[in-house]
Amino acid sequence: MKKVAVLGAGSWGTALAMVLCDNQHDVRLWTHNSEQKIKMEKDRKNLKYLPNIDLPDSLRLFDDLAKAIEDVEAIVLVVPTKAIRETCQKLNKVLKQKIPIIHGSKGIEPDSHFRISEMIKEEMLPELVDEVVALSGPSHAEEVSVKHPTTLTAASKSERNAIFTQDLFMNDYFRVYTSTDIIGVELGGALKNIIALGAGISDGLGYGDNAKAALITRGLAEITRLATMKGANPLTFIGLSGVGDLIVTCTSVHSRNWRAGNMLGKGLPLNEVLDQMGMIVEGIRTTEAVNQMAKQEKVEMPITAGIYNVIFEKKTPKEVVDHLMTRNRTNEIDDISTLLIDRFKH
Ligand SMILES: NC(=O)C1=CN([C@@H]2O[C@H](COP(=O)(O)OP(=O)(O)OC[C@H]3O[C@@H](n4cnc5c(N)ncnc54)[C@H](OP(=O)(O)O)[C@@H]3O)[C@@H](O)[C@H]2O)C=CC1
Ligand SMILES: O=C(CO)COP(=O)(O)O
Repeated sequence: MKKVAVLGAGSWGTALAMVLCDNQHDVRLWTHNSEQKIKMEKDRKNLKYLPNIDLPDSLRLFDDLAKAIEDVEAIVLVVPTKAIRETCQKLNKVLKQKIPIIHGSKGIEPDSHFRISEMIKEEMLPELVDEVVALSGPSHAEEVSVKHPTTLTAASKSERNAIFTQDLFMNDYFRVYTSTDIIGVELGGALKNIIALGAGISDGLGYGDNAKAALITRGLAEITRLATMKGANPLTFIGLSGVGDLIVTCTSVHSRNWRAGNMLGKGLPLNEVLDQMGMIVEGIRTTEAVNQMAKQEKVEMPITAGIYNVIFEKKTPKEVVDHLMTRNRTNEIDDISTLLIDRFKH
């Protein structure tokens, strides 16, 4: 039994805290929102983010970060990407010793182009953090919270920290693999949200399975192209954080990114879409970040560029689809295989 603090009481933080409670750990769930803490304590539910689920009796709720992390042996950070730096700054003031930091967030920061673990390492005092673990894979909170079989990857440059995370979370409905390719796992988890927005747009336009399969497959090609350039192992993308997370996010009504894309495809303006969602849609900021990265790295990412044009340049989804379909003819695998051959030569 370990003492663990989960920081972030949205749908994913709550679902991960429930898994840890099932594994008999002493779990504290922290929210930055005092009203939410009082409400969750009274209802023993998280009515805003996971309304149909009863919280385990053993789960303790906190709005005081210092109390939440007192004596804990691990921290699970599950706030939206835009809140990662702020939460790390708060942790610097109250954390007393170095303990494993595991994160479950999926995003890339615009301008810095940092992955979550890079933001954590930049923001936290060096004496408080070693190798961060990313816990990522095809996993909707709605399904994990009702104990449907789910598989994820715990990735860290430190194999020891990855195995620690596997031990902490793994049970008969939550299977955790380990990996040392944190670059690939974080990029796969974040970039699939862009493609999920595209899949939602495609469904919103009334297109069918052919279009969605094309988006998933060609989306995977451009994710692999950029990620390999950034140092990821290309094999990660035929795994849970690549094709796995693309499938789950592009084909499920649980996905907020798919749902937001679907509304955009039906013609709703972005501000109305975000108002209606009321939950984090990570793909929007990640599209901005990855469109910048692709230009900087000179990597061709036509689907990402198209989604950027719909969201930020007011192009219609139909214009973007026409553009994607009439691009210069090309060979399906030449571009990726060249990258892979180059990588394995070194
Ligand atoms: N939901 C899922 O199935 C999965 C989500 N993820 C990832 O997990 C991360 C969190 O997403 P998720 O839980 O779904 O998001 P939700 O939209 O369900 O909840 C977001 C939570 O973050 C809180 N929050 C907002 N701003 C801050 C802040 N500045 N400091 C602390 N907390 C803050 C919100 O509080 P408030 O209500 O006060 O705004 C809310 O509790 C994302 O990166 C997402 O991609 C990964 C895998 C699965
Ligand atoms: O990352 C997820 C599933 O693996 C959740 O995706 P959404 O943020 O689109 O809901």
